[in-house]
Amino acid sequence: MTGTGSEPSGSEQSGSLEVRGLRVTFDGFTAVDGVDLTVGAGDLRFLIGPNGAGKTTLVDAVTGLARATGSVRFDGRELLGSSVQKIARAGIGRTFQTAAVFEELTVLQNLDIAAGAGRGIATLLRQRATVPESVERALETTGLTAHRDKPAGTLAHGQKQWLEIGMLLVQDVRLLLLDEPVAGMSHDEREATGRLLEEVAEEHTVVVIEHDMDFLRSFARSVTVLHAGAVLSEGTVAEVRADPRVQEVYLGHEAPASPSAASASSEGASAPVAQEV
Ligand SMILES: Nc1ncnc2c1ncn2[C@@H]1O[C@H](COP(=O)(O)OP(=O)(O)OP(=O)(O)O)[C@@H](O)[C@H]1O
Repeated sequence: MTGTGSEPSGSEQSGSLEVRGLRVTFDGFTAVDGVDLTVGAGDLRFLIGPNGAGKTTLVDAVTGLARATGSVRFDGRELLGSSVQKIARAGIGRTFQTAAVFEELTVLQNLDIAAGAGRGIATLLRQRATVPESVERALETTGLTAHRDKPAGTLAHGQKQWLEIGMLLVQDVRLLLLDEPVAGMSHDEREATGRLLEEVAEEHTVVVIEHDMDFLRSFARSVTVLHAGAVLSEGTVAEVRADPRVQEVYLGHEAPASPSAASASSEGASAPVAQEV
């Protein structure tokens, strides 16, 4: 280790994202309007905002799915304009709102395929005598070891999301962008997912698009609020909650500063966020 002394202890952590002046337009409509966003290595950042704020489009632009102008630097390297594949190879992985796993294949095969860049499909599907170390670790981290031989299609909803996260881990991504990972999950699944993300963030940078405010309050290390394609507020959970502009956007009026605790539990995680931040 040749650290400068200002780095976190342990191995050098990479995975920092620096977005500057990012703009995405669709037929004249500006969905992302000059976003600056810095996510430091090892952060567990929540990206929130009302429906249509531009959260998914921002992630689409970072991952090469949406055409954008501005700058997206990952560990100092400019990625804007690169192909989806090149951005993935650079170490940025994402999930979508609906889990994308191979339902007929086992958990192990799904992870093996994700880990197996460069191997042919026939080799991938052949039973292998040994399981790669990265796959073993991903099984353990995601709590899926006991389910490794089950078809992914038979997993519970939460387990499928964890498998998807595992599939990113075995690809050696350093930045995970997760789009509403706890939508539709039970309370226990949300808690387990939060703990999983905390563990993943020990060695990776994690950005979570989320509508579930209980989940955010429990697990966010930092928060960025998007509104109408622009960054409205940023900081710790407490700082963002205390920001009158955030209250205004979420509640439509100046809200009292005191957190008069939410009545509702967070059933219906993807419901519009007309709840206290
Ligand atoms: N392919 C597209 N063509 C045209 N408009 C689009 C396209 N994708 C997104 N938009 C528009 O861009 C705006 C931002 O959408 P986006 O999905 O990024 O918002 P979001 O913050 O992720 O919302 P939600 O929380 O509902 O998922 C919306 O007004 C949406 O209708």
